[in-house]
Amino acid sequence: MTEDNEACTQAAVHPVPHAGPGLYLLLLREAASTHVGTEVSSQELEYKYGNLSEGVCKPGYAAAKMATIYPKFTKLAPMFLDRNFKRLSKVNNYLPPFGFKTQERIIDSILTITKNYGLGEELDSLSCKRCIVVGNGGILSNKSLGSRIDEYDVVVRLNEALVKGYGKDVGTKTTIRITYPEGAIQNPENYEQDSLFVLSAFKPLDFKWLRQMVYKEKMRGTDGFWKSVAQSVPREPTEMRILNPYFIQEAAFQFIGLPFNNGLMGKGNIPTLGTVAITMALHNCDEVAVAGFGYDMNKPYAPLHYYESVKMSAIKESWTHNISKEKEFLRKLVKANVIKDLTNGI
Ligand SMILES: CC(=O)N[C@H]1[C@H]([C@H](O)[C@H](O)CO)O[C@](OP(=O)(O)OC[C@H]2O[C@@H](n3ccc(N)nc3=O)[C@H](O)[C@@H]2O)(C(=O)O)C[C@@H]1O
Ligand SMILES: CC(=O)N[C@@H]1[C@@H](O)[C@H](O[C@@H]2O[C@H](CO)[C@H](O)[C@H](O)[C@H]2O)[C@@H](CO)O[C@H]1O
Repeated sequence: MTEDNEACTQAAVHPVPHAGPGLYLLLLREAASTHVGTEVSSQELEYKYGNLSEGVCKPGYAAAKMATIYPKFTKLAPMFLDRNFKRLSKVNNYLPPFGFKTQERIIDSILTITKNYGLGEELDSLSCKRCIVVGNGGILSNKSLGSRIDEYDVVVRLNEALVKGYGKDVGTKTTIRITYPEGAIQNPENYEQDSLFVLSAFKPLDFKWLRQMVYKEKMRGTDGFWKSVAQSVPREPTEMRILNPYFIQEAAFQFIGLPFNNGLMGKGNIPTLGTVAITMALHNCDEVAVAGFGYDMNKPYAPLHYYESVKMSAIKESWTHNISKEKEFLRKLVKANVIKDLTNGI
């Protein structure tokens, strides 16, 4: 730790006399961001944040908690690729899905036309952001969590999870929808208003597909996809983004501990999209909640998703994910209070 960091931490633990709540919050924020990466005890954090009243957003909380269980965790990692993406050293040398090597030109051409690389002015300037990642699990049904979900500053939704008709249980707000070609909503009428369409790319063809969607070109054939894909996305280019592939890499190798396989996609080394989204949120939000997570193998007949009747047992067919190892990781996050699970399915 540098002297500067130490000074900052000291100030945060023993607030400067006469400092207003604004300054105190600022110091806390500094302490949380500089401290990440060094070991901070959980008790120390409770002490630091304990003074904030219930319901007040705690700056840097999720990242600081994360660093108590993953000491190497550092908050800095942009949510989306921007024009400087080639400088991202952790991903520029890996092929998709763990990086973007070989896809630089196509990404450049996508980013030229999307022209926006953040969440938008209002959200980007918030000093403390609360995010919720809504998983697609059937566990969301009949819990009437919609209004609680809508209270978050950032609501992340995944793949083809419908909002229309399910507002009471899942909310009506969508800030970003993260997906890939095979997972994307196919019926243009099912897209909600005002959300950012975010590609999480798993293979080179996914970038090619996004370029066609962004440039509003007709798709030619569906060869190379593992299921049919959306032919168009009813979003302006300025509402489209590319998720930083670092979150797939970090979730797989640092957090869940999936096989490295020379850095290539292989059997059981891909995190589910929900876990990728949680990883993104830990880097970009101050507080992180989740809902709709949980694969319960003891209930093979329970609904897998809240919006359709596929059964839980269907997940057994997945050869890409390691559901039990991933569950261990998510449980660790809940237990250490890094994330709050509104549906208690993890
Ligand atoms: C057959 C198949 O490949 N199914 C996968 C489907 C499928 O591609 C899409 O539904 C689109 O058709 O997508 C996945 O995910 P899916 O779209 O089902 O759900 C999004 C994320 O929510 C979490 N989830 C979901 C259901 C459940 N009972 N418990 C949960 O915790 C997971 O974190 C999940 O990632 C995916 O992309 O990860 C995971 C699934 O493995
Ligand atoms: C190389 C290739 O396309 N592999 C396909 C996998 O991506 C795909 O897994 C699916 O891959 C998706 C990304 O494209 C998500 O991670 C999803 O959760 C996962 O189930 C499976 C589905 O059964 O089919 C293979 O042929």
